[in-house]
Amino acid sequence: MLALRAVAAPVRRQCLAAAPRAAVSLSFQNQRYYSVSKDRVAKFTGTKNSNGRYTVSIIEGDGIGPEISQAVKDIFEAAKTPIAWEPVDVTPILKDGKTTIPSETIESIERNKVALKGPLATPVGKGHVSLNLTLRRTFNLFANLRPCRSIAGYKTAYDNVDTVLIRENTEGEYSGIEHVVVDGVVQSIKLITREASERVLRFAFQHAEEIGRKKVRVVHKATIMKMSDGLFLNTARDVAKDYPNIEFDYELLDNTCLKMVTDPVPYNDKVLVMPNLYGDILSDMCAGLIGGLGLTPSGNIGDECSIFEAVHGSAPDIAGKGLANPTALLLSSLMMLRHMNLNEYANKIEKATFDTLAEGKSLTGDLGGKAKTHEYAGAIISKL
Ligand SMILES: NC(=O)C1=CN([C@@H]2O[C@H](COP(=O)(O)OP(=O)(O)OC[C@H]3O[C@@H](n4cnc5c(N)ncnc54)[C@H](O)[C@@H]3O)[C@@H](O)[C@H]2O)C=CC1
Ligand SMILES: O=C(O)CCC(=O)C(=O)O
Ligand SMILES: [Mg+2]
Repeated sequence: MLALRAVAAPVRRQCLAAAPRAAVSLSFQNQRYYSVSKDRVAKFTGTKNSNGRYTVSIIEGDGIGPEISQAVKDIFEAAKTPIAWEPVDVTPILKDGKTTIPSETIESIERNKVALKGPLATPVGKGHVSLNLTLRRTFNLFANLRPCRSIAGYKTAYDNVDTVLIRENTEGEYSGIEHVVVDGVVQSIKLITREASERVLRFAFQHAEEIGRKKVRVVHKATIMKMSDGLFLNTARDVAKDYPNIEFDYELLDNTCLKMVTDPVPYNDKVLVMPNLYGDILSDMCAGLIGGLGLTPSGNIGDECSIFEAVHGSAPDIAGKGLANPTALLLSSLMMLRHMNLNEYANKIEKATFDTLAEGKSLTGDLGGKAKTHEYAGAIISKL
Protein backbone atom coordinates (compact mmCIF):
# COMPACT_ATOMS: atom_id res chain seq x y z
CA MET A 1 0.00 0.00 0.00
CA LEU A 2 2.84 2.35 0.84
CA ALA A 3 4.28 1.85 -2.63
CA LEU A 4 0.91 2.64 -4.16
CA ARG A 5 0.56 5.76 -2.05
CA ALA A 6 3.94 6.93 -3.29
CA VAL A 7 2.74 6.64 -6.86
CA ALA A 8 -0.54 8.32 -6.03
CA ALA A 9 1.10 11.21 -4.28
CA PRO A 10 1.62 14.33 -6.33
CA VAL A 11 5.14 14.35 -7.82
CA ARG A 12 5.01 17.81 -7.74
CA ARG A 13 -16.72 16.02 -34.21
CA GLN A 14 -16.53 13.33 -34.36
CA CYS A 15 -18.60 16.49 -34.94
CA LEU A 16 -22.19 16.30 -35.96
CA ALA A 17 -22.67 16.66 -39.65
CA ALA A 18 -23.05 20.23 -40.84
CA ALA A 19 -26.23 21.38 -39.20
CA PRO A 20 -28.77 23.94 -40.38
CA ARG A 21 -28.54 27.38 -38.82
CA ALA A 22 -31.04 28.24 -36.16
CA ALA A 23 -32.34 31.44 -34.65
CA VAL A 24 -30.11 32.70 -31.87
CA SER A 25 -31.40 31.52 -28.55
CA LEU A 26 -31.38 34.65 -26.42
CA SER A 27 -31.44 32.69 -23.19
CA PHE A 28 -27.95 31.45 -23.95
CA GLN A 29 -26.52 34.52 -25.57
CA ASN A 30 -25.25 36.38 -22.58
CA GLN A 31 -24.42 33.66 -20.13
CA ARG A 32 -20.93 33.25 -18.80
CA TYR A 33 -19.08 30.07 -19.58
CA TYR A 34 -17.32 29.90 -16.30
CA SER A 35 -18.01 31.53 -12.99
CA VAL A 36 -14.97 31.55 -10.80
CA SER A 37 -14.83 31.06 -7.08
CA LYS A 38 -14.16 34.36 -5.34
CA ASP A 39 -11.80 32.47 -3.05
CA ARG A 40 -9.75 31.21 -5.95
CA VAL A 41 -9.63 34.58 -7.64
CA ALA A 42 -8.46 36.07 -4.34
CA LYS A 43 -5.84 33.33 -4.09
CA PHE A 44 -4.41 34.06 -7.52
CA THR A 45 -1.08 35.68 -6.81
CA GLY A 46 0.45 36.02 -10.26
CA THR A 47 2.36 39.27 -10.53
CA LYS A 48 2.55 41.86 -13.24
CA ASN A 49 5.81 42.32 -15.07
CA SER A 50 7.44 45.69 -15.74
CA ASN A 51 5.21 46.21 -18.80
CA GLY A 52 2.12 45.99 -16.64
CA ARG A 53 1.23 42.58 -18.02
CA TYR A 54 0.70 39.27 -16.26
CA THR A 55 3.07 36.59 -17.44
CA VAL A 56 1.33 33.34 -18.34
CA SER A 57 3.12 30.12 -19.31
CA ILE A 58 2.01 28.74 -22.65
CA ILE A 59 2.40 25.20 -23.96
CA GLU A 60 1.40 25.39 -27.60
CA GLY A 61 1.18 21.62 -27.88
CA ASP A 62 1.18 19.10 -30.70
CA GLY A 63 -0.85 18.66 -33.89
CA ILE A 64 -3.33 21.53 -34.16
CA GLY A 65 -1.88 23.07 -30.97
CA PRO A 66 0.29 25.76 -32.62
CA GLU A 67 -2.53 26.83 -34.99
CA ILE A 68 -5.17 27.27 -32.31
CA SER A 69 -2.66 28.85 -29.90
CA GLN A 70 -1.78 31.42 -32.56
CA ALA A 71 -5.47 32.25 -32.98
CA VAL A 72 -5.84 32.81 -29.22
CA LYS A 73 -2.69 34.93 -29.09
CA ASP A 74 -3.88 37.08 -32.02
CA ILE A 75 -7.29 37.61 -30.42
CA PHE A 76 -5.71 38.49 -27.05
CA GLU A 77 -3.39 40.97 -28.72
CA ALA A 78 -6.26 42.61 -30.59
CA ALA A 79 -8.28 42.83 -27.36
CA LYS A 80 -5.27 44.47 -25.65
CA THR A 81 -5.38 41.78 -22.98
CA PRO A 82 -2.63 42.41 -20.42
CA ILE A 83 -0.97 39.02 -20.84
CA ALA A 84 2.68 38.34 -21.72
CA TRP A 85 3.12 34.78 -22.91
CA GLU A 86 6.06 32.73 -21.67
CA PRO A 87 6.45 29.72 -23.99
CA VAL A 88 7.52 26.54 -22.19
CA ASP A 89 8.80 23.23 -23.43
CA VAL A 90 7.32 19.92 -22.33
CA THR A 91 9.65 17.54 -24.13
CA PRO A 92 9.47 14.44 -21.94
CA ILE A 93 12.53 13.48 -19.88
CA LEU A 94 12.99 9.95 -18.62
CA LYS A 95 14.43 10.09 -15.10
CA ASP A 96 14.81 7.03 -12.86
CA GLY A 97 12.35 5.15 -15.05
CA LYS A 98 9.74 7.91 -14.71
CA THR A 99 8.64 10.53 -17.22
CA THR A 100 9.04 14.11 -16.16
CA ILE A 101 9.16 17.51 -17.84
CA PRO A 102 11.98 20.09 -17.91
CA SER A 103 12.57 21.83 -14.57
CA GLU A 104 12.41 25.29 -16.27
CA THR A 105 8.85 24.47 -17.29
CA ILE A 106 7.90 23.48 -13.78
CA GLU A 107 9.48 26.67 -12.44
CA SER A 108 7.69 28.83 -15.03
CA ILE A 109 4.26 27.44 -14.16
CA GLU A 110 4.95 27.63 -10.42
CA ARG A 111 6.07 31.24 -10.79
CA ASN A 112 3.22 32.38 -13.03
CA LYS A 113 0.50 30.32 -11.28
CA VAL A 114 -1.41 29.92 -14.55
CA ALA A 115 -0.75 28.30 -17.89
CA LEU A 116 -2.61 27.91 -21.14
CA LYS A 117 -2.00 24.58 -22.79
CA GLY A 118 -2.58 23.20 -26.27
CA PRO A 119 -3.11 19.45 -26.71
CA LEU A 120 -0.25 17.01 -26.15
CA ALA A 121 -0.22 13.74 -28.06
CA THR A 122 0.38 10.48 -26.21
CA PRO A 123 1.83 7.51 -28.10
CA VAL A 124 -0.30 4.36 -28.02
CA GLY A 125 1.24 1.42 -26.18
CA LYS A 126 4.99 1.90 -25.82
CA GLY A 127 6.56 5.36 -25.41
CA HIS A 128 6.32 8.13 -22.89
CA VAL A 129 3.41 8.37 -20.49
CA SER A 130 0.77 11.03 -21.05
CA LEU A 131 2.29 14.46 -20.51
CA ASN A 132 -1.21 15.79 -19.92
CA LEU A 133 -1.56 13.51 -16.91
CA THR A 134 2.03 14.25 -15.87
CA LEU A 135 1.26 17.98 -15.75
CA ARG A 136 -1.90 17.42 -13.72
CA ARG A 137 -0.04 15.28 -11.22
CA THR A 138 3.04 17.49 -11.12
CA PHE A 139 1.04 20.54 -10.08
CA ASN A 140 -1.63 18.68 -8.14
CA LEU A 141 -4.40 19.98 -10.38
CA PHE A 142 -7.00 17.91 -8.64
CA ALA A 143 -10.19 19.11 -10.33
CA ASN A 144 -10.83 19.16 -14.05
CA LEU A 145 -13.75 21.47 -14.69
CA ARG A 146 -15.43 20.85 -18.04
CA PRO A 147 -18.47 23.01 -18.80
CA CYS A 148 -20.39 22.36 -22.02
CA ARG A 149 -23.01 24.76 -23.27
CA SER A 150 -24.99 24.96 -26.52
CA ILE A 151 -23.75 27.63 -28.87
CA ALA A 152 -26.43 30.20 -29.64
CA GLY A 153 -27.32 29.93 -33.30
CA TYR A 154 -25.60 26.61 -33.90
CA LYS A 155 -28.30 23.96 -34.15
CA THR A 156 -27.62 20.38 -33.15
CA ALA A 157 -29.98 17.56 -32.25
CA TYR A 158 -30.06 18.98 -28.72
CA ASP A 159 -31.19 22.47 -27.68
CA ASN A 160 -30.06 24.36 -24.58
CA VAL A 161 -27.44 21.94 -23.31
CA ASP A 162 -25.68 23.37 -20.25
CA THR A 163 -23.79 20.63 -18.43
CA VAL A 164 -21.05 21.11 -15.84
CA LEU A 165 -18.79 18.12 -15.35
CA ILE A 166 -16.00 17.84 -12.80
CA ARG A 167 -13.51 15.06 -13.18
CA GLU A 168 -11.12 13.81 -10.52
CA ASN A 169 -7.83 14.60 -12.16
CA THR A 170 -4.93 12.90 -10.38
CA GLU A 171 -5.70 9.23 -9.79
CA GLY A 172 -8.41 6.62 -10.46
CA GLU A 173 -8.05 4.57 -13.59
CA TYR A 174 -5.32 6.98 -14.79
CA SER A 175 -2.88 6.32 -11.95
CA GLY A 176 -0.56 4.64 -14.45
CA ILE A 177 0.15 1.67 -12.21
CA GLU A 178 0.36 -1.22 -14.64
CA HIS A 179 2.45 -4.34 -14.71
CA VAL A 180 2.77 -7.76 -16.26
CA VAL A 181 1.75 -10.47 -13.80
CA VAL A 182 2.88 -13.31 -16.06
CA ASP A 183 3.20 -13.43 -19.82
CA GLY A 184 -0.26 -12.78 -21.25
CA VAL A 185 -1.65 -11.35 -18.02
CA VAL A 186 -1.39 -7.66 -17.14
CA GLN A 187 -2.78 -5.73 -14.26
CA SER A 188 -3.79 -2.07 -14.18
CA ILE A 189 -4.62 -0.59 -10.82
CA LYS A 190 -7.40 1.89 -10.30
CA LEU A 191 -6.30 3.84 -7.29
CA ILE A 192 -8.88 5.81 -5.31
CA THR A 193 -7.95 7.62 -2.11
CA ARG A 194 -10.27 9.32 0.33
CA GLU A 195 -8.00 12.37 0.29
CA ALA A 196 -8.12 12.96 -3.48
CA SER A 197 -11.82 12.07 -3.61
CA GLU A 198 -12.65 14.49 -0.82
CA ARG A 199 -10.85 17.45 -2.34
CA VAL A 200 -12.51 17.09 -5.74
CA LEU A 201 -15.91 16.45 -4.15
CA ARG A 202 -15.57 19.58 -1.99
CA PHE A 203 -14.60 21.49 -5.12
CA ALA A 204 -17.78 20.20 -6.82
CA PHE A 205 -20.06 21.26 -3.96
CA GLN A 206 -18.36 24.66 -3.74
CA HIS A 207 -18.59 25.12 -7.48
CA ALA A 208 -22.31 24.25 -7.40
CA GLU A 209 -22.83 26.96 -4.77
CA GLU A 210 -20.81 29.47 -6.75
CA ILE A 211 -22.68 28.97 -10.02
CA GLY A 212 -26.06 28.73 -8.30
CA ARG A 213 -26.77 25.06 -8.95
CA LYS A 214 -28.68 23.26 -6.22
CA LYS A 215 -27.69 19.69 -7.04
CA VAL A 216 -24.50 17.65 -7.10
CA ARG A 217 -24.62 14.22 -8.68
CA VAL A 218 -21.87 11.62 -8.40
CA VAL A 219 -21.51 9.46 -11.50
CA HIS A 220 -20.12 6.06 -10.54
CA LYS A 221 -20.03 2.28 -10.95
CA ALA A 222 -19.97 1.30 -7.31
CA THR A 223 -22.20 -1.63 -8.17
CA ILE A 224 -19.21 -3.26 -9.84
CA MET A 225 -16.19 -1.45 -8.34
CA LYS A 226 -17.54 -1.74 -4.87
CA MET A 227 -14.39 -0.71 -3.05
CA SER A 228 -12.91 1.99 -5.29
CA ASP A 229 -16.06 3.72 -6.55
CA GLY A 230 -17.61 2.75 -3.24
CA LEU A 231 -15.00 4.86 -1.43
CA PHE A 232 -15.60 7.77 -3.82
CA LEU A 233 -19.36 7.55 -3.26
CA ASN A 234 -19.13 7.15 0.51
CA THR A 235 -16.77 10.11 0.70
CA ALA A 236 -19.35 12.09 -1.28
CA ARG A 237 -22.05 11.12 1.23
CA ASP A 238 -19.85 12.48 4.03
CA VAL A 239 -18.87 15.67 2.21
CA ALA A 240 -22.52 16.33 1.29
CA LYS A 241 -23.34 16.75 4.99
CA ASP A 242 -21.29 19.96 4.99
CA TYR A 243 -23.41 21.43 2.19
CA PRO A 244 -27.00 21.16 3.45
CA ASN A 245 -28.29 23.59 0.82
CA ILE A 246 -27.15 21.38 -2.03
CA GLU A 247 -29.12 18.28 -2.94
CA PHE A 248 -26.89 15.26 -3.41
CA ASP A 249 -27.59 12.10 -5.37
CA TYR A 250 -25.80 9.57 -7.55
CA GLU A 251 -26.28 7.73 -10.80
CA LEU A 252 -24.63 4.82 -12.59
CA LEU A 253 -22.41 5.93 -15.45
CA ASP A 254 -24.08 3.79 -18.13
CA ASN A 255 -27.47 5.17 -17.18
CA THR A 256 -26.07 8.73 -17.27
CA CYS A 257 -24.82 8.16 -20.83
CA LEU A 258 -28.19 6.84 -21.95
CA LYS A 259 -30.12 9.67 -20.34
CA MET A 260 -27.78 12.38 -21.58
CA VAL A 261 -27.97 11.35 -25.22
CA THR A 262 -31.74 10.99 -24.91
CA ASP A 263 -32.30 14.39 -23.28
CA PRO A 264 -29.42 16.32 -21.70
CA VAL A 265 -31.53 19.25 -20.42
CA PRO A 266 -32.44 17.62 -17.05
CA TYR A 267 -28.70 17.84 -16.27
CA ASN A 268 -28.68 21.63 -16.57
CA ASP A 269 -29.44 22.18 -12.88
CA LYS A 270 -26.67 19.86 -11.62
CA VAL A 271 -22.94 19.66 -11.18
CA LEU A 272 -21.71 16.19 -12.10
CA VAL A 273 -18.60 14.86 -10.36
CA MET A 274 -16.88 11.57 -11.03
CA PRO A 275 -13.65 9.54 -11.11
CA ASN A 276 -11.06 10.28 -13.77
CA LEU A 277 -11.85 7.88 -16.64
CA TYR A 278 -15.61 8.46 -16.54
CA GLY A 279 -15.06 12.21 -16.70
CA ASP A 280 -12.69 11.86 -19.63
CA ILE A 281 -15.20 9.88 -21.66
CA LEU A 282 -18.35 11.72 -20.61
CA SER A 283 -16.82 15.13 -21.40
CA ASP A 284 -16.12 14.10 -25.01
CA MET A 285 -19.68 12.77 -25.18
CA CYS A 286 -21.06 16.10 -23.94
CA ALA A 287 -19.02 17.92 -26.60
CA GLY A 288 -20.78 15.78 -29.21
CA LEU A 289 -24.12 17.09 -27.99
CA ILE A 290 -23.32 20.72 -28.82
CA GLY A 291 -21.34 20.44 -32.06
CA GLY A 292 -18.05 18.77 -31.28
CA LEU A 293 -14.72 19.02 -29.56
CA GLY A 294 -13.89 22.31 -31.23
CA LEU A 295 -16.22 24.00 -28.75
CA THR A 296 -15.57 22.70 -25.25
CA PRO A 297 -13.14 24.31 -22.79
CA SER A 298 -11.71 23.11 -19.50
CA GLY A 299 -9.68 24.15 -16.49
CA ASN A 300 -7.33 21.94 -14.49
CA ILE A 301 -7.63 23.55 -11.10
CA GLY A 302 -5.20 23.21 -8.21
CA ASP A 303 -4.55 25.09 -5.01
CA GLU A 304 -1.28 26.62 -6.21
CA CYS A 305 -1.44 26.62 -10.02
CA SER A 306 -4.07 26.04 -12.68
CA ILE A 307 -3.70 25.01 -16.32
CA PHE A 308 -6.43 25.76 -18.85
CA GLU A 309 -6.84 23.66 -21.99
CA ALA A 310 -9.44 22.44 -24.46
CA VAL A 311 -11.13 19.07 -23.89
CA HIS A 312 -9.87 17.84 -27.25
CA GLY A 313 -6.57 16.31 -28.29
CA SER A 314 -4.03 17.08 -31.00
CA ALA A 315 -6.40 16.15 -33.86
CA PRO A 316 -3.71 14.66 -36.13
CA ASP A 317 -6.28 14.12 -38.89
CA ILE A 318 -6.61 17.88 -39.48
CA ALA A 319 -3.30 19.21 -38.12
CA GLY A 320 -1.32 21.72 -40.17
CA LYS A 321 -4.17 22.42 -42.60
CA GLY A 322 -5.73 25.48 -40.97
CA LEU A 323 -8.94 23.52 -40.36
CA ALA A 324 -8.99 23.48 -36.57
CA ASN A 325 -11.63 25.32 -34.59
CA PRO A 326 -9.83 27.39 -31.94
CA THR A 327 -13.03 28.10 -29.94
CA ALA A 328 -12.38 25.39 -27.33
CA LEU A 329 -8.93 26.76 -26.50
CA LEU A 330 -10.23 30.32 -26.68
CA LEU A 331 -13.04 29.60 -24.21
CA SER A 332 -10.47 27.87 -21.98
CA SER A 333 -8.38 31.03 -22.12
CA LEU A 334 -11.46 33.02 -21.03
CA MET A 335 -11.86 30.69 -18.06
CA MET A 336 -8.24 31.54 -17.34
CA LEU A 337 -8.84 35.30 -17.56
CA ARG A 338 -11.74 35.04 -15.12
CA HIS A 339 -9.57 32.97 -12.81
CA MET A 340 -7.14 35.92 -12.90
CA ASN A 341 -9.93 38.42 -12.27
CA LEU A 342 -9.49 39.93 -15.74
CA ASN A 343 -13.23 39.74 -16.34
CA GLU A 344 -13.51 42.82 -18.50
CA TYR A 345 -11.26 41.26 -21.16
CA ALA A 346 -12.93 37.86 -20.86
CA ASN A 347 -16.38 39.42 -21.35
CA LYS A 348 -15.26 41.41 -24.37
CA ILE A 349 -13.68 38.42 -26.14
CA GLU A 350 -16.53 36.11 -25.17
CA LYS A 351 -19.10 38.45 -26.71
CA ALA A 352 -17.12 38.77 -29.94
CA THR A 353 -16.75 34.98 -30.10
CA PHE A 354 -20.40 34.13 -29.50
CA ASP A 355 -21.51 36.89 -31.88
CA THR A 356 -19.23 35.46 -34.58
CA LEU A 357 -20.59 31.96 -34.01
CA ALA A 358 -24.20 33.18 -33.97
CA GLU A 359 -23.73 35.16 -37.16
CA GLY A 360 -22.52 31.99 -38.84
CA LYS A 361 -20.70 33.74 -41.71
CA SER A 362 -17.21 32.67 -40.73
CA LEU A 363 -17.23 29.18 -39.25
CA THR A 364 -14.63 26.42 -39.37
CA GLY A 365 -15.32 23.13 -41.15
CA ASP A 366 -16.37 21.22 -38.04
CA LEU A 367 -19.33 23.61 -37.77
CA GLY A 368 -20.19 23.35 -41.44
CA GLY A 369 -18.30 26.47 -42.52
CA LYS A 370 -15.39 27.11 -44.87
CA ALA A 371 -13.25 29.47 -42.80
CA LYS A 372 -9.67 28.65 -41.98
CA THR A 373 -8.58 28.87 -38.35
CA HIS A 374 -7.02 32.31 -38.87
CA GLU A 375 -10.02 33.61 -40.84
CA TYR A 376 -12.37 32.67 -38.01
CA ALA A 377 -10.00 34.33 -35.53
CA GLY A 378 -9.99 37.40 -37.81
CA ALA A 379 -13.80 37.51 -37.75
CA ILE A 380 -13.73 37.54 -33.95
CA ILE A 381 -11.09 40.27 -33.97
CA SER A 382 -13.22 42.40 -36.28
CA LYS A 383 -15.98 42.35 -33.63
CA LEU A 384 -13.81 43.36 -30.71
N1 LIG B 1 -5.62 17.06 -23.07
C1 LIG B 1 -4.97 16.68 -24.16
O1 LIG B 1 -3.95 17.27 -24.53
C2 LIG B 1 -5.49 15.54 -24.94
C3 LIG B 1 -4.64 14.87 -25.78
N2 LIG B 1 -5.11 13.84 -26.54
C4 LIG B 1 -4.15 13.22 -27.48
O2 LIG B 1 -4.51 13.68 -28.79
C5 LIG B 1 -4.14 12.72 -29.76
C6 LIG B 1 -5.26 12.52 -30.77
O3 LIG B 1 -6.38 11.92 -30.12
P1 LIG B 1 -7.77 11.68 -30.84
O4 LIG B 1 -8.35 10.46 -30.29
O5 LIG B 1 -7.62 11.82 -32.31
O6 LIG B 1 -8.72 12.86 -30.26
P2 LIG B 1 -8.83 14.38 -30.69
O7 LIG B 1 -9.60 15.05 -29.60
O8 LIG B 1 -7.51 14.94 -31.01
O9 LIG B 1 -9.72 14.36 -32.02
C7 LIG B 1 -10.96 13.70 -32.11
C8 LIG B 1 -11.74 14.25 -33.32
O10 LIG B 1 -12.18 15.58 -33.05
C9 LIG B 1 -11.67 16.48 -34.01
N3 LIG B 1 -11.24 17.71 -33.34
C10 LIG B 1 -10.57 17.79 -32.17
N4 LIG B 1 -10.31 19.05 -31.87
C11 LIG B 1 -10.80 19.81 -32.87
C12 LIG B 1 -10.84 21.20 -33.12
N5 LIG B 1 -10.28 22.09 -32.29
N6 LIG B 1 -11.42 21.62 -34.27
C13 LIG B 1 -11.99 20.76 -35.10
N7 LIG B 1 -12.01 19.42 -34.91
C14 LIG B 1 -11.42 18.96 -33.80
C15 LIG B 1 -10.49 15.77 -34.66
O11 LIG B 1 -10.24 16.24 -35.96
C16 LIG B 1 -10.91 14.32 -34.59
O12 LIG B 1 -11.73 14.00 -35.68
C17 LIG B 1 -3.76 11.45 -28.98
O13 LIG B 1 -2.37 11.35 -29.02
C18 LIG B 1 -4.26 11.71 -27.58
O14 LIG B 1 -3.44 11.10 -26.64
C19 LIG B 1 -6.42 13.45 -26.53
C20 LIG B 1 -7.30 14.10 -25.71
C21 LIG B 1 -6.91 15.16 -24.82
O1 LIG C 1 -3.33 12.45 -22.18
C1 LIG C 1 -3.93 11.94 -23.10
O2 LIG C 1 -3.38 11.34 -24.01
C2 LIG C 1 -5.43 12.03 -23.20
C3 LIG C 1 -6.02 12.88 -22.12
C4 LIG C 1 -7.46 13.11 -22.35
O3 LIG C 1 -8.13 12.45 -23.10
C5 LIG C 1 -8.10 14.21 -21.65
O4 LIG C 1 -7.48 14.89 -20.86
O5 LIG C 1 -9.30 14.43 -21.87
MG1 LIG D 1 -10.16 13.05 -23.18
